[in-house]
Amino acid sequence: MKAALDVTEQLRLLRENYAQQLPAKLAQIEHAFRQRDNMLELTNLRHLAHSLAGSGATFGYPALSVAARQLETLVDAALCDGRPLNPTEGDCAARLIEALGREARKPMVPAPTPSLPASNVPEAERKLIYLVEDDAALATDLMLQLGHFGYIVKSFESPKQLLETPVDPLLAAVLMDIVFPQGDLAGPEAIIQLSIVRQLRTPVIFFSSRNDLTARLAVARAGGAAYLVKPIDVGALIARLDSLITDLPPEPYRVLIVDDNGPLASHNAVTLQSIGISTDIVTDPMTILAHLDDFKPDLVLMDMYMPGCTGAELAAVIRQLHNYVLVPIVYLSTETDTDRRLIAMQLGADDFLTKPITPEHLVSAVSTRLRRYRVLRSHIEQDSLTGLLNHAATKDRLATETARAARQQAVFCVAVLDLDHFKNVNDTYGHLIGDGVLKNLAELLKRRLRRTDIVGRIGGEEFVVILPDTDAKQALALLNELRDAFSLVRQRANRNLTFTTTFSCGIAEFELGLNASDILRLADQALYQAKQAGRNRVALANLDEGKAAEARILVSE
Ligand SMILES: Nc1nc2c(ncn2[C@@H]2O[C@H](COP(=O)(O)OP(=O)(O)OP(=O)(O)O)[C@@H](O)[C@H]2O)c(=O)[nH]1
Repeated sequence: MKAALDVTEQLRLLRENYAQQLPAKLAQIEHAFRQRDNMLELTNLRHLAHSLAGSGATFGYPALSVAARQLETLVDAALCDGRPLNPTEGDCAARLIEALGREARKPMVPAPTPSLPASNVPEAERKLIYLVEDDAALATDLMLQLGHFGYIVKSFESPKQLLETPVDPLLAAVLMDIVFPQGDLAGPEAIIQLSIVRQLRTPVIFFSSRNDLTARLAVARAGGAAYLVKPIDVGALIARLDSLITDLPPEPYRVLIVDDNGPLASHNAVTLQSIGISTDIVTDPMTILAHLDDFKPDLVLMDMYMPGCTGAELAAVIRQLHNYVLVPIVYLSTETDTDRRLIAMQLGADDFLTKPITPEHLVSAVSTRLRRYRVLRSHIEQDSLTGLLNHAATKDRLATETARAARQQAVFCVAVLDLDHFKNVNDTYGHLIGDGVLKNLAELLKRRLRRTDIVGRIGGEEFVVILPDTDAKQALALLNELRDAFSLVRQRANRNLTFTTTFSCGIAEFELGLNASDILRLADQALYQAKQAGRNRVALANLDEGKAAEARILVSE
């Protein structure tokens, strides 16, 4: 709690300082402008304008950023020719400096109050990012925004400071500004040095208010993985980080081995485990349904002849289950009779492997099918805009989770999230920007929840989160943290305009006797209560009172 409050307080002070220091910065600009015939002062003028252009919009002075950027471009053109400003340029610069003064006197757009950047993601899975930015206020703001998405950010105020620090082995990416007081390309130059001196191999994302070919070339030469132009669109930055940081171990493939011969099943299990496949063994075919629900296999490897029922009959049963219509079923049998093999395949299996099988052959045959199944499943189950589970897949997972919880007497919660006044977002900023908001919420949920949590988009602006082994109290705390975090994410409408938006949420906790539709309906009712109570809040369905009771009201506007 303390660390988050410190950041909050620090940010508030920095914003105040920024506003307080603006007159002094403008005085420096005016001074440099008066001395503009001195080329050193003209260079200084460009740097001062550059600095204002990069930071103004972030701190509630968007128009100031625009004017500063124009001033920087104007001065830059003269400096590139190695000459002072001509009289026309001088007049134009004077008008821009007047505009800077006017904009600086306008009130700053107040910042939202940040909250504890808590996360459901285990500390070990949170990613460490280095941020190198000389503008302290901008750096703190970026740290806070990335914190909302579950990143841990270590900040450096200069490339020199970064070069002097040993690279943390857990470092996932570097965010590097380009222009520093030490030089207009000091950022990329430091990265080249770092890759030689410290063998830096992690991806580097550069960002700058510069958008010219010289800067872009320098970044390319430094091996930059991406180039973002200030002001930074946090959604775009997160998307780049996520696509670059792919070292999260992929979810292991799961193979269910059905064989009444225990030792043989174990042998095959060990063979598959040796390449990282996770396995579960069923020696009594009559217990297969529970194994399917608990283990959720990506492939079933099945003996043909077992006591109680044949593999072919079991394959037919598996195909009756909606969730397992697609899962590959591969027979592993001594059966060599082609006719009997064909009949067995017609009942729903995909392949036939002959016992005895070499470990290499088993691994190769199973891996190919597993890979193809995962790709196929992701195409069928994914929502194309957000990459989350789509409506049908979310409902399937909810049904599976409900069955599992009923069987194991386990606890879990379902949360339904709905963006507030989203129509206004679309109407004000356009559908594309609305899509960006949906993606940002999806990204936040993906990053801040555990891998075992299930997240889906079930409607235009409606999301479902399934939280296994989580009771109502924990779910309430978590969703309130997510709600707080999302309300602080700056959504970018265009280069100079950002806005924030919120969601409302209803939560229902599983109880014995409820089915998947009941839980979803209860969570929906709670969501309705949250909307009725004023939005930007989380409500918990109260089964005892037979109605949704509001659990906590927090409006952060
Ligand atoms: N950009 C975008 N908008 C969508 C998408 N799907 C649905 N919407 C919009 O979501 C909005 C939903 O509006 P409403 O149901 O009136 O809800 P709301 O404005 O969020 O109001 P409350 O939920 O009552 O706070 C509509 O404007 C839809 O066009 C989508 O995929 N992308």
